[in-house]
Amino acid sequence: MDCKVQRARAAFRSGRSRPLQFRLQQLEALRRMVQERERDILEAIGADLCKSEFNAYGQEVISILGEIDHVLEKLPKWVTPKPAEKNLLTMLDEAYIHSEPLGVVLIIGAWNYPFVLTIQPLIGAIAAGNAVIIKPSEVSENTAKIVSKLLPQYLDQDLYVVINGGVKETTELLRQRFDHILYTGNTAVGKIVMEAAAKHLTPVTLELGGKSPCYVDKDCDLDIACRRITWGKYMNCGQTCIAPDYILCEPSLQSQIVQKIKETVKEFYGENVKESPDYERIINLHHFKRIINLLEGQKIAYGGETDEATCYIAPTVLTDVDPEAKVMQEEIFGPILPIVPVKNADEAIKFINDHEKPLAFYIFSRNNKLIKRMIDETSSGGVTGNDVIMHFTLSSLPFGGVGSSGIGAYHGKHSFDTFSHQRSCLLKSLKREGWILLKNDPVQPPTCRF
Ligand SMILES: NC(=O)c1ccc[n+]([C@@H]2O[C@H](COP(=O)([O-])OP(=O)(O)OC[C@H]3O[C@@H](n4cnc5c(N)ncnc54)[C@H](O)[C@@H]3O)[C@@H](O)[C@H]2O)c1
Ligand SMILES: CCCCCCCCCCCCCCCCCC=O
Repeated sequence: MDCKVQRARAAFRSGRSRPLQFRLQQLEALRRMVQERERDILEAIGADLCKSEFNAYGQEVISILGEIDHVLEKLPKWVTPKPAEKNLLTMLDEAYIHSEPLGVVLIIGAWNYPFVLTIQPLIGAIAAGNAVIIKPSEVSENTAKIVSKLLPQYLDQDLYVVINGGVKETTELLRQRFDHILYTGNTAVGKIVMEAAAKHLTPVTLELGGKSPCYVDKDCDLDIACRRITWGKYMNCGQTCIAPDYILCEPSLQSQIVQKIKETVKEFYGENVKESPDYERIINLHHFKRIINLLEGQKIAYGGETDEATCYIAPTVLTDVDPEAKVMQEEIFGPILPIVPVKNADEAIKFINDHEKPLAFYIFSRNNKLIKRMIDETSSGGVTGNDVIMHFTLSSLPFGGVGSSGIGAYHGKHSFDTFSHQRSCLLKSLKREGWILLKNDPVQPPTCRF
């Protein structure tokens, strides 16, 4: 393992990852890999998450292709040094900001979107001119295998290295010195990563999770709200970091929401959800049991069917959920949607602010002023008004958490900035040295230089 990291460092020091042409060529090769080996990639994701090819393409491959195209178009501009404002003392000089690569960066991916969560940060790290060690999640083993098989066939093998393994290997890897670590996964391991990074003063980006609230205002298009919530909550069987974790709404809305979600589930997945090729499964028995446990003592208004043999949990809605219930104490990361009744938007704002800062916040309302007020009076990694998940799809928006939902952000230019050092450069002119000499006394020689 040490020697793989050393090999990447030696390759970085050779300087070949730096020229713009090289970065563009590697990104084009990555795009070719995704296009030429699409079938293998979709098959691996499908095997890990019981996901249809259509869903794997729409949820993982499409955003990677979009991100590569975006970066290929913008990178020449991003790498161009940016002139900086000057003052009286530097009027004749050249001042600019140069984005330079950090060195060898480590990307640790998570299993729930195993392709996008390793390849999207990789795009930014290559764009910024770094060498990269990629550690896919061992939980999604098929995608980990295909990533480690394909990347060396398309990219520079010394600069971009895949290391597979679990806790033991990752712990060992974290003893090495990196110039940046981007980790995606749960908060507890995020702390382990940050502690290991601190030993080398390595900066980190931590893409963590949390309970993302969804406020449904009484003045909203409830049909649209419920369709969009159903899509975002049950996609990937609820195993999405930015899935709406729970709904906050006035008590009277609960039964309508349950009814509309029920109708939408039928429309999306058919009469028998278990038979639908579009409905995924819980990743393993450990998570299956954890999620089932959250149902204990809850009022199941819809769904609730489970099958341990296949890790199936039906799309489920809970009503009149007590904020102190177990299901409200941890990120659900499964297809269970609790509805917590609140009196109004102010109570929803207070509820959100009384809890850890979430990764995402969703507000459904026809009243844009209310949406803006709720944004102003709360904090979260990101927000989508009148939809869910979709802010993730915009390369122009920084994707990341705040507080316990994460540190730093990536996507598009934000990835490039995350993996670059903004170097301040001042090139002094050799002209007019006399201007900067202080003559205090006409008889004495000059004594002071700025
Ligand atoms: N913010 C985001 O972009 C984002 C995206 C996906 C998932 N998540 C969050 O991640 C969580 C789910 O992921 P997970 O944690 O189950 O994924 P996981 O089990 O795949 O773990 C993530 C990575 O951490 C490594 N790891 C695990 N234990 C470790 C240890 N003790 N020391 C060092 N490395 C270790 C794993 O090998 C893996 O590569 C949820 O909370 C979810 O919200 C966040
Ligand atoms: C050919 C089908 C096109 C469909 C396009 C639909 C775009 C929807 C994009 C959904 C993206 C979901 C990715 C979520 C990743 C979240 C990471 C955290 O867990």
